[in-house]
Amino acid sequence: MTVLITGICGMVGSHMCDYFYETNVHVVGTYYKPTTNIKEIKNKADLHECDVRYYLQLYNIISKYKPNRIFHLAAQSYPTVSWERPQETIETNVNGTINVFEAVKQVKKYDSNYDPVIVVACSSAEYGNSLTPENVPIKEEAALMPLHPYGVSKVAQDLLAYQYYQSDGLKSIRARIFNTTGPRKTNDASSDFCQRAVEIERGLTTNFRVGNIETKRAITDVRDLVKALVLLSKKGKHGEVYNISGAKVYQIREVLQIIKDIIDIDFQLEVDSRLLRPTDEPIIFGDSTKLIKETGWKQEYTLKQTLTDMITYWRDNNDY
Ligand SMILES: Nc1nc2c(ncn2[C@@H]2O[C@H](COP(=O)(O)OP(=O)(O)O[C@H]3O[C@H](CO)[C@@H](O)[C@H](O)[C@@H]3O)[C@@H](O)[C@H]2O)c(=O)[nH]1
Repeated sequence: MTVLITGICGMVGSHMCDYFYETNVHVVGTYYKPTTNIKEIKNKADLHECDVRYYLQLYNIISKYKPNRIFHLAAQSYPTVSWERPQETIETNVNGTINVFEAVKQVKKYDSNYDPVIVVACSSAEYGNSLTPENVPIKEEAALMPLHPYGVSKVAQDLLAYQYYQSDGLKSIRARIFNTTGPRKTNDASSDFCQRAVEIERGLTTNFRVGNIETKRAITDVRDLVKALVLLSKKGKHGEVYNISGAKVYQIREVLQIIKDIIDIDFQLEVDSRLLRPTDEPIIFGDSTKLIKETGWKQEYTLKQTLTDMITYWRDNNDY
């Protein structure tokens, strides 16, 4: 069996690569702007530089390897960046998704046996304004009311995957991924906090900068997320949509407290206005009942374990 992971050098892609490598599956991956260690991934997968905005680059890879399963993870994946670069976000995420499906359709034209499962990384950001305290844990049927260009791009990816199943019978599965973190993640609250805690541990500062710590998030470990995506590719119903959310919701302030318990540092809390956002979902928490019922997914990592591993990662990777 061959799997294709687009965006293999991102945080989720790199962990998925590890998972398949350990189970002896042939992995092909595309990368564009790696955020993880490309040298390590090179030893485990056939790597191709590819900008998913260009159809031919994807077509050449899919027609060469004919992967049995495709995990389309490549994206501009930061909501804050999407306010600064909305065009790039929409082009990468929306056209990138169209290009994956069009390339598969084209390969199927000369090889009618080719029929891969295509798991598309969608997002909790699609729910946006629907995420009210009364509506959580939110179900897949809720209205999609995104609050940033990133969320809009994910709604489009989601509906494209639905449409290619309906119109062309392509075996798409839509995974609405909620907050996910772990070693190699950069720029989310958990990762920023672990990185800053290590800076304080090293005596570089005594101030702990934070943004809004009143919001709430259900947080999943990336290694649990990878298992959910793999289970969906095997057991998910084609054309369907599934939430992948942590079962427990944490106030961001609690994340800070857990880190403090792990690393035992003293600091002054400093609210940095540059870290506050124009809009910020007060709570993001999903109902994963459908995923659990249909695939048997179980979360194995506690948040404390995840944060402990992230602190180790930042201790090993901060270049001071
Ligand atoms: N990143 C960050 N967030 C902070 C900080 N301080 C407070 N926060 C607050 O912590 C909450 C969680 O922020 P993130 O962890 O960045 O998650 P997110 O905005 O909910 O976005 C997540 O999901 C996206 C997909 O929907 C991902 O694309 C993104 O990387 C992240 O995982 C938000 O309310 C944010 O304002 C900080 O220093 N850094």
